[in-house]
Amino acid sequence: MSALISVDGLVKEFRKVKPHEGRLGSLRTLFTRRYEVNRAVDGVSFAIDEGELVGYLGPNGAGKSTTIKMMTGIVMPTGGTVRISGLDPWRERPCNAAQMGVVFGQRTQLWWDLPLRESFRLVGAIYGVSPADYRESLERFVDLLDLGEFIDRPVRQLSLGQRMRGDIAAAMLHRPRVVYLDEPTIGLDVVAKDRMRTFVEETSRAGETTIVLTTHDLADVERLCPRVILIDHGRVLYDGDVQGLKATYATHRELVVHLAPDESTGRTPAVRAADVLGAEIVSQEQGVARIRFEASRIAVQHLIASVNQNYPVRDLSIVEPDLEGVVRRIYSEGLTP
Ligand SMILES: Nc1ncnc2c1ncn2[C@@H]1O[C@H](COP(=O)(O)OP(=O)(O)OP(=O)(O)O)[C@@H](O)[C@H]1O
Repeated sequence: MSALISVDGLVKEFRKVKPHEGRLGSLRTLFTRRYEVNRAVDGVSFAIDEGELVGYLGPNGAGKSTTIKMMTGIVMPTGGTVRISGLDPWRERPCNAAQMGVVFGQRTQLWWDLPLRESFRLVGAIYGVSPADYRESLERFVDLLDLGEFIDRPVRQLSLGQRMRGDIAAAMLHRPRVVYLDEPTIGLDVVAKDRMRTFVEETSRAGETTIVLTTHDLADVERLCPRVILIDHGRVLYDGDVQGLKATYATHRELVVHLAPDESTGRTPAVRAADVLGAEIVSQEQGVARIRFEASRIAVQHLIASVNQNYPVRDLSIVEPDLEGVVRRIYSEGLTP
């Protein structure tokens, strides 16, 4: 079976005017233009099967939105190919648009002055949704996203969380095969985020919709995405599951030791570097020592034995790095596989 989405060696270059320097620089820029090229997407390849839910991640400016824009047909690639269900999104834009839905968390696609219900009606008409399908979809979304309370209010009067729910329903009214969610939980409170995640989860579970999710909120990813594609500087750094991401990039663990006070002095002893087999003591505060070690280099049972032998230990635990920490390291240290 061929993939529903296939992206192969995709490149997007933006040209921007390079200003001349010096006192008369802006005047010279007006007459003699020099350009510099920014490769926002630099040879990205991946394939996504029907029904998958994939997190497309990367730091600011990594090229995520540009890739999504090429998949939706808004932006023409400079090189490489994109096929969505066999269609070239740029050349076959109307057909591609009919099979996709997009939500940009930062801006609404609804009609600001119209009640939400009227926006839905317009979307239904634009996509030629049959009255029966329209009624069924609307009923489902009102129920799943709890839209009933505000569906007759103008969009401009809705809270961000309500508007986002409206936006996602509008993007899916015509039952698209592929949905692109660009930061769908940005700015939402915890309750609204949870509702949005539950909706995405349930939509994906039904298996009929392929979802590409761009987010900076790694709690979205932990909860929703069996697979992540991580990019930076327009290139794919990692494509696989979250566990694999942690295993590839986060080979360290932390041994957290709660120490008991010394019986005679009442003071809590400090762990010495000599007793941790070359591991790094990250911090020691209020009787808790955090010791970071490479799991491949130091056997955890030896480290625990050494600490137990030399100190009055009250409690021990091993902390695995969370996704937030892993991704922060990848971005800040520029790690590559
Ligand atoms: N229309 C454009 N013209 C010129 N440069 C652009 C344009 N759109 C994006 N870029 C540049 O391309 C690079 C990638 O931008 P893009 O918006 O794809 O990143 P992103 O990963 O979505 O970032 P963010 O997480 O901040 O939304 C950036 O350097 C950006 O400045």
